[in-house]
Order: sequence, then structure tokens, then C-alpha cells
Amino acid sequence: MTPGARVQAAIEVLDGVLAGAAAEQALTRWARRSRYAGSKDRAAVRDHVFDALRRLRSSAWLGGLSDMDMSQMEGSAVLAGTLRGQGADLDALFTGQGHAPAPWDRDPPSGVMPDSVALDCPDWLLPSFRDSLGQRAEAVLLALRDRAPVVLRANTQKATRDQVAERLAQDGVETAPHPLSPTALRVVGPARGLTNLEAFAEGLFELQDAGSQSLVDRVPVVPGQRILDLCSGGGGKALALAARHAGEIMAHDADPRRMRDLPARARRAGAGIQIVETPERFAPFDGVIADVPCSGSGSWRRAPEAKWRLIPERLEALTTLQHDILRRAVDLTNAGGWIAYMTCSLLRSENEAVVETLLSERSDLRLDAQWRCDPLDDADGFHLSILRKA
Ligand SMILES: C[S@@+](CC[C@H](N)C(=O)[O-])C[C@H]1O[C@@H](n2cnc3c(N)ncnc32)[C@H](O)[C@@H]1O
Repeated sequence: MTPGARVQAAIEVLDGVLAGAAAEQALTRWARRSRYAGSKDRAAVRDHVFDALRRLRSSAWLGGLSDMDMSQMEGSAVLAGTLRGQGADLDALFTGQGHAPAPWDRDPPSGVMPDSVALDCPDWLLPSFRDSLGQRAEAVLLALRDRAPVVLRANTQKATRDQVAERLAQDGVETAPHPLSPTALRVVGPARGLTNLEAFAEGLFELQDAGSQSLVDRVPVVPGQRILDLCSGGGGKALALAARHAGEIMAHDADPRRMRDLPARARRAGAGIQIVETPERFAPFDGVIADVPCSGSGSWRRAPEAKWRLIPERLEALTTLQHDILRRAVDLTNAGGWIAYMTCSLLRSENEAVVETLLSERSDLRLDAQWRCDPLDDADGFHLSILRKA
């Protein structure tokens, strides 16, 4: 495909996303009906779509649209604005020749771009970001407009981080140690096809953000403890814990389908993780990880459409669920045990506020530690509170 044809394909995918389709599904559907597209074409179209979604509001503005709801935007204007923001030569891409889009001549609106447009933040969320992050808020919002780094977790159950780095180097993948975790390796340069490597099949590494690894590093587990991962999903946290904990680890999720990859991942990693349907039957636990569902605002670089789909009612419902799950985690923990409350959110209302409410309700709990990171640490945004039950 020519560069212009890739842009046109991305515009069509974006139009679907703006009309309400999930980005991954819209991309898959396009790839299915575009058998002529090779892997480089698919990667280029994907990059265009995700670059545009990370900077949706400012791109629409730069493409000549006034500030408007995403459902009213046109993919062509959004992508023209994204490319304009990247300094691309629009005349060379929007040629109207072959499969390339028609020439683009709309200028950005006159006047100053409003703050929330320039920061690519929904209006209603900007005060919460400022309240949650203080002086870091604007820099973090700007960082959320860029691509996330690709970071691996060396599976230290099988090899040291240096050995994994060396093995990857032999396969042409250059990495550098990430300062946030002793298991984290940041991929330097192109990062496609990592999961096709033999080193991956052998369980030498997993893809996992450095912040996520650092959360698990900070869990106060001691040898022999019996641990529950209450919201296990694909098992990212449970697998990271298993690499450093020789003790029983159980995994649960309200939606068992979310755990379907966990047995294969655990086998590959050489980890023993038991999936349990009713954790209460095995309670009490020495430690419970509650990696609760959240806005995902800390990982909007990886799932940028979530930023635009979040609405106040959904955030409120999530906060209620977070309270409920944390209460359950406390009930599942034995006296003297710990609860690790985790989110990939940057918002106080999902993090400190949830923990403060619980502490005000329960006199048998104390807060042992709190930690957070954000994209300015070269990681996704995460929160961790370690609670101890008396
Ligand atoms: C942030 S994700 C977990 C990510 C996972 N721990 C990892 O590191 O890969 C949150 C998970 O919580 C699950 N969940 C939602 N409501 C729940 C509930 N009431 N109890 C337990 N799990 C729940 C969701 O299905 C989702 O898989």
C-alpha cells in the first residue's frame, strides 16, 4: 500500500471508531476485508489510528474542526490534524490519486486552542486531573498523548534479567534495564513480533509495563504465605508474583473468561497458580491482591479510546465497585495479613479516596504504604496502597 492508501485506510477505521466501534474490532474488521495489506501496512494503519485517538481533540482542531463531540467528528479531519501535528507533508499524502484521500485544505480554527483541547483531556475530567496530580497534571496529560514504551518482564524464575536481555539481543531485539523494577527491560527500537520469538515461547519474558512490575515488587509477601489475586484477569500480577514467591497463589476473577489465557501463561512461565471460583472457600489468606477494575486512566496511551468513552456515571459506578471489592478483600484476609489495593488509574477518587473511606469504616486496618507512578516515570500510571489487618 502507498503511504496515502494507508492514511485512507486509517480514516475509514477511525470513522468506525468515531461512530462507536471499538478500535481493536474496527482494525480487525478492516484487516479481514483487506487481504492485500501486508504486516507493515497493518502496523502503519494501526499506528495512524492510535496516534489519532491519543490526540483526538487537538487533532480534530488542527484538522480544521471546531471543538465538538467525537461522534460528530470526521476521520479525515482528525487524521489530517494528527499528521499536521506530526509535521507530515499533507500534500504528499492527501493527493486524491489512487487510493489516497482527497486533498486537504482546511485550516485550524482561528483563536487559541482551549486548555482541555491542547491537553487532549475531556472537559469534565480536567479538574479531577489537576486535583489528583497537582503540578504534574499538565505534563502527565501531555505525556498521555504519546506512545507508551514497550517493556518486558524478565521471568527470573527461569533466567536473570541480563540473561534475558542477552538472549533477546541474539534475536535482534535491543533492550535496556528499566530503573523502576529489577525485572523490567525496556525495548529500544522496533518492538514488533516479540511474542513470536522462541524466548517468549520458553517463558523467558512477558510483556508488562514497568509500573505494573514495580507494584508487585512492593507487595510485602514473605515465603510460605498463601496469596489470593482477587481480580486476576489475564494474571499479569499473579504471574509476576509467582516469579518471586515460593508459596501458594490462587487466582479469581468475577468474569472467568478474563482468565482463559492464565493456565497457558502459567505453564509457559513455570508458575503454579490455582484458579478458584469461590475464594471464600479457601479463606483466610495471608495476603490479597485487589487489582480492581478502574477508569484505566494510567494506561490511556495503550487504550486511548477509553479516555473519550469514559463518562461521569461510569466513573461513579467503578468507584462503588472498587469499594465493594476492597471490603471483600479485607474480609478474605486473616488477622495480621496484608491487602494490596491496586489500580491503573491516575485519579484520587479511585485511589486514595477509596482507601481513606475504608480506613474510616474499619478500625482493624492500618495503612502501611502508598506508592504511585505515572508516564513521567516512563511507565503507565498506577496506584498501590498496602493495608495491614490487625
Ligand atoms: C484491572 S483488571 C485485572 C488485571 C490483572 N490483575 C492483571 O494484572 O493482568 C480488573 C479485573 O477485575 C475483574 N472484576 C470486575 N469486577 C470484579 C469483582 N467484583 N470481583 C472480582 N473481579 C472483578 C474484571 O473482570 C477484570 O478482569
